[in-house]
Amino acid sequence: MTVENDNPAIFLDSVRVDFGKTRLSFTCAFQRGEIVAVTGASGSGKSTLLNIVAGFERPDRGRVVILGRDMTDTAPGERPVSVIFQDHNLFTHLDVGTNVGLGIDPGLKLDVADKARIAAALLRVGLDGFAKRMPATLSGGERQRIALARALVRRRPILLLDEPFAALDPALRTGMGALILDLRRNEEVTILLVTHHPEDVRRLADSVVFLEQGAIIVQEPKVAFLERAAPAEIARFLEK
Ligand SMILES: Nc1ncnc2c1ncn2[C@@H]1O[C@H](COP(=O)(O)OP(=O)(O)OP(=O)(O)O)[C@@H](O)[C@H]1O
Repeated sequence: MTVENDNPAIFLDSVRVDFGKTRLSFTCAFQRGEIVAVTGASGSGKSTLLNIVAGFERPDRGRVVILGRDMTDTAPGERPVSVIFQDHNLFTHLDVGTNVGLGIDPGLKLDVADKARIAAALLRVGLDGFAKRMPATLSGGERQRIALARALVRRRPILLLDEPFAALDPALRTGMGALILDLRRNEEVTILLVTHHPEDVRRLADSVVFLEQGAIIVQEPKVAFLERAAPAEIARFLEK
């Protein structure tokens, strides 16, 4: 495969993960600045794909190349990657400002300029004035926006979102989606978004990866994906 020469943001080169009898294999490349919807049935391997990019899961075979560097053996914290999960993104004993500050310095040695960055990130996600609030006092949507604010101050070129909207009502989904589009537009972040919702594909994605039983069965631009009437799994997903 010649994708490495194209200098993609992420290149999974013949990656294999074996969980006992369950085997997952991925070869794919994602271009810089694109939003990729990662979808497929429950158990098809979406979270595992993200975990491989983040470094939480180590492949049994193959290479993980990020921004042109082989990072197969690089620890998660050393990768140019931020991750937002469905939930449990915040430290409950720390206030909102401190949670965001962890994105700048995990040791929390924050100067005046850092505090200004935290305030700017909170403003950007629509939570100006929330710095002293504790996570337990926030709604699910607010917590997800705080997690996004932390990703914003980290300024990593790759953002992985594992069903970040799952707990949100439709209005909040729309709001988070707008923030993500804004992030990609202004900072050219490459975003992998795990979702079960065709609506997220239509509204947010540039391209789509569809997984089945641990393998990528389709990777293509959104426009082509949305026109599909086959295979049946994809037609079902698109509610055709
Ligand atoms: N640590 C693990 N040990 C054993 N099996 C695992 C492990 N992690 C994942 N699996 C298995 O690998 C397969 C893919 O799991 P994964 O969580 O990646 O799927 P998914 O598409 O994200 O599912 P969902 O939509 O339900 O979150 C599943 O069969 C799962 O049971």
